[in-house]
Amino acid sequence: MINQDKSKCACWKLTLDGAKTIGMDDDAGYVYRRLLDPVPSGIYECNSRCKCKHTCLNRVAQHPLQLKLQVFKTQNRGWGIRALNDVPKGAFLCVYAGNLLTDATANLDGLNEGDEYLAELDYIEVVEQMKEGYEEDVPDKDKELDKNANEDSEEDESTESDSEERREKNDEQDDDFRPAYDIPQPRGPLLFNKSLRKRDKKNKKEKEGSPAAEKKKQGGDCITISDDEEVREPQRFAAQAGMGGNDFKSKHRSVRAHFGKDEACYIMDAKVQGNIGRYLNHSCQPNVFVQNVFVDTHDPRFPWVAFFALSDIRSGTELTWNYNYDVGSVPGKTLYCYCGAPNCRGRLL
Ligand SMILES: C[S@@+](CC[C@H](N)C(=O)[O-])C[C@H]1O[C@@H](n2cnc3c(N)ncnc32)[C@H](O)[C@@H]1O
Repeated sequence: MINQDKSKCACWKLTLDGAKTIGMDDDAGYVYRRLLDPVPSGIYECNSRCKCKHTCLNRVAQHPLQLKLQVFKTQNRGWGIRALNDVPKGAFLCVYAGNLLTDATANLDGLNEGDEYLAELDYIEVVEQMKEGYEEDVPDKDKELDKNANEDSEEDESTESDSEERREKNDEQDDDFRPAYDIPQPRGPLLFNKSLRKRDKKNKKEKEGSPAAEKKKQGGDCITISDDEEVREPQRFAAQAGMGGNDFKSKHRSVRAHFGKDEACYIMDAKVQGNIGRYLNHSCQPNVFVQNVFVDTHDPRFPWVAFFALSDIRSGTELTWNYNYDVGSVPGKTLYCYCGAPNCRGRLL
């Protein structure tokens, strides 16, 4: 019999501990290789450094394609993917593979080569937003208790936090828009902001003259298009739970800052090199969700982007996920949605 005592596996424990920090139940994660609900804090799989065998139940997204999927030509959305067998809810479908780009390269490549296949690895921002939102749900009374309990230790750390604050102020802020996609909320008391913020002109005007804006004008990270002098961002979908990707700014110092002052999200680009995952189309009523999975590294900047069935899917049905782009967010770009769902928003962008 296969042992599924999750508490005895260090990797599995990472998944459970992470899920706990965002208020999820302790049954989060794989159940006999199926993922019934997304785990925004990430899934940590066993890997070659573990003592377990390749048959371990905590190895799912690292295995090659198990289901029969077919790439087919849709009527009006280019190529798409459909399942050739019935797919049970929670089944692993495939990962999203491509070339790993830095934010700056992705912006340039997106504008020059097309931006339909960019997936943002914004795991850090998503988790930080969830944690911040989660703590905001705590009643003031509880916060007061926490504050009192922490006062002593805070005194000791005051010098450290002062200098962190200074570092934070010095850190150049990247407020670029990042579309994301929507996934169902996990169970538990998680309330996080799922709406996406638009890139509004007012906001941008205020930032004019900032070091970041100057750098962009000089051809640093982005290209300015001539018609409206807007910095045009390529469209891209974020690789984590839908809440506007790294548009989010934490009140606290981000973990990303530990990796360097200018460190921004890495982007997976499947335009030139990729796998079947690149053909998954958008639907306003999707049957697939995305999950960040850590396989070969626990570095939070480099999760694998994996797709799982959101519901039982009949053989022959197209597999789709919700890109959840923010309509109107990319100046000068309109993309109509042809998903055909009863609740279709009509536009992707
Ligand atoms: C990641 S690609 C998906 C695969 C693409 N259909 C192909 O042929 O390569 C994303 C692009 O597919 C098209 N697309 C996906 N879902 C769509 C939808 N619901 N309505 C219209 N176009 C869609 C859009 O052109 C979008 O930029």
